Amino acid sequence: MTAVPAITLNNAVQIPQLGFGTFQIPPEDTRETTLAALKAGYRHIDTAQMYGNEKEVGQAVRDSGLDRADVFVTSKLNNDSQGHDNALRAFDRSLDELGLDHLDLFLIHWPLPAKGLFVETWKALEEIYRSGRAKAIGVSNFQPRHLRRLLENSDVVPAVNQIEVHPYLTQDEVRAFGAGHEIATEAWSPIAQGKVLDDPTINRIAEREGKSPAQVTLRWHIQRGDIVFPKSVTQKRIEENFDLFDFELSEGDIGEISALNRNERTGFDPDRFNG
Ligand SMILES: NC(=O)C1=CN([C@@H]2O[C@H](COP(=O)(O)OP(=O)(O)OC[C@H]3O[C@@H](n4cnc5c(N)ncnc54)[C@H](OP(=O)(O)O)[C@@H]3O)[C@@H](O)[C@H]2O)C=CC1
Ligand SMILES: O=C1CO[C@H](CO)[C@@H](O)[C@@H]1O
Repeated sequence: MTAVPAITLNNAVQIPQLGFGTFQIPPEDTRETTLAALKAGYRHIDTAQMYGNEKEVGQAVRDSGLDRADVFVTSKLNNDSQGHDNALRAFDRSLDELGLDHLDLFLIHWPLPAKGLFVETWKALEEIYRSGRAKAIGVSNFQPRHLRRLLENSDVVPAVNQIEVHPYLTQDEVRAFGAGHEIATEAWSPIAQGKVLDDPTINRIAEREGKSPAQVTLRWHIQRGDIVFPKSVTQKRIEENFDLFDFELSEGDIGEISALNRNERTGFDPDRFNG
């Protein structure tokens, strides 16, 4: 089995560049599906309080027989739990649900700019980080203006910013801001929930490489240096999405796929979404 490259975060914690996403996996299927991913070789699982499946993700990690230190687990603070004290309580609930004594990464899920609570919420995440119960902390769906405000008012620089990125939304500005501040970019909905898989350019490259459109798209993310965690409940796709390390795209391919950008979101606009 090919080793997945690791990215070193700004606090020296290592994160596998390829993980497994769990949004929309119903709780009753989550243990089995997450175990299938771990069996296929994934060692990084992305969940959230919002997904309602932390309990089953934790069960899978504990039932996998793997050392806890060998599996990277991320969760995210729910939008209704921003604010210092609420965030501390919600983090404790996550650990209880997961049945784990620490998280590898804990994120503020959305900035919710109109609520004006993300700086205060971040202070709680800093306390959690200092206690060692989250090995790294970060944010999700933050725009540069939100990151600037956070950086000006806090001590710990977020380790990651998890944002929507795929060939139809290449996010050049947010990724460049992250790169300039040692904030790693995590790309959510990396295949745009399937919407990029019929793209003629991606299909042409896939045919030439003898790979699937999903594999070419995920490889594009990997070569751009982002962290990805495709979701699938389908055994064949779980394996396919992990099989990215026996081919390489040329600079020309990367440029052609990046040029497909049309600033098209599948999810909410972080400036307008307020929970
Ligand atoms: N921070 C945030 O705000 C957000 C974070 N996320 C995170 O990112 C993860 C990934 O994003 P997600 O929105 O799930 O979307 P993805 O881009 O990973 O796409 C998932 C969809 O694509 C299908 N699919 C997966 N692999 C293949 C394949 N090889 N060929 C064809 N179809 C495929 C899946 O179908 P099937 O399952 O039926 O096989 C599913 O319908 C989430 O699970 C979550 O962990 C997602 C959204 C927002
Ligand atoms: O993680 C997530 C999954 O998708 C939801 C609906 O689009 C998002 O709000 C959320 O950020």
